[in-house]
Amino acid sequence: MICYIIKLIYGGIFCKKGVYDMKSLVSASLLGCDLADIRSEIKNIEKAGADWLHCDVMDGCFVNNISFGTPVLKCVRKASDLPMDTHLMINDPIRYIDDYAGLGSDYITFHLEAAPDPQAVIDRIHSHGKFAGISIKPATPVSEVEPYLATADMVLVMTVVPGFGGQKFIPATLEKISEIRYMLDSMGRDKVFIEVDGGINAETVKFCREAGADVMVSGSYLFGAEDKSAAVKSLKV
Ligand SMILES: O=C(CO)[C@@H](O)[C@H](O)COP(=O)(O)O
Repeated sequence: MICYIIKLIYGGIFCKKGVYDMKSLVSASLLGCDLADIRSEIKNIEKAGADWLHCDVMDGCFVNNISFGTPVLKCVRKASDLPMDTHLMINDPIRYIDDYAGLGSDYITFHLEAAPDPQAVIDRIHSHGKFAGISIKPATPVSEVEPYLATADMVLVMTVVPGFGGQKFIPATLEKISEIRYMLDSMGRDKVFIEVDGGINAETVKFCREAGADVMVSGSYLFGAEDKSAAVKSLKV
């Protein structure tokens, strides 16, 4: 808890305080990299200017895919000092919060649809001094996330159906971003991040930014780019 309060006070890259007027942050999704060469992929994307490392944990139940879990994230933590943005696509996420906090995640995001008691998950993340993100799938109404906007540090709006990289951006999700930004502003919670994830590239990023998003997750676009610095720059709109 003390660590959490210190981060809130001092802000910096972890917290929106002081960076509200900055360009959007880029969180590089490691699902899109060559996992057999993850250390050099991380170094390259770090050098290219990515702000965070986005780590997609999938359990094969909440989503139809299995990606990686704690052993891989421990190695990621050792390979980089960038903030670790852990995205849990798993059922009943509270079971694993201690593990993902313990290995050094900075943000831990879970799915509203997967958590029987979302507030308990947020509280558990905060008890470790970590930032709590709550995510919704494209089909989930914004009204369902509203009760948690008072305590979450980030809202992740999925712009594709979660489970796989390389999908096409769903334009209907833009309205959700605007609605959430409006709700947060009305509550005076303008320092809460809105993150978007899925099909983010140099084109779709502009729409997301206009709608009010400030953290852009990108996998296939970033890791597939010849010039990674230019690709990162194109997302910092
Ligand atoms: O969470 C997910 C997919 O469920 C993402 O983080 C993807 O990894 C994004 O990949 P691209 O759409 O950018 O290729």
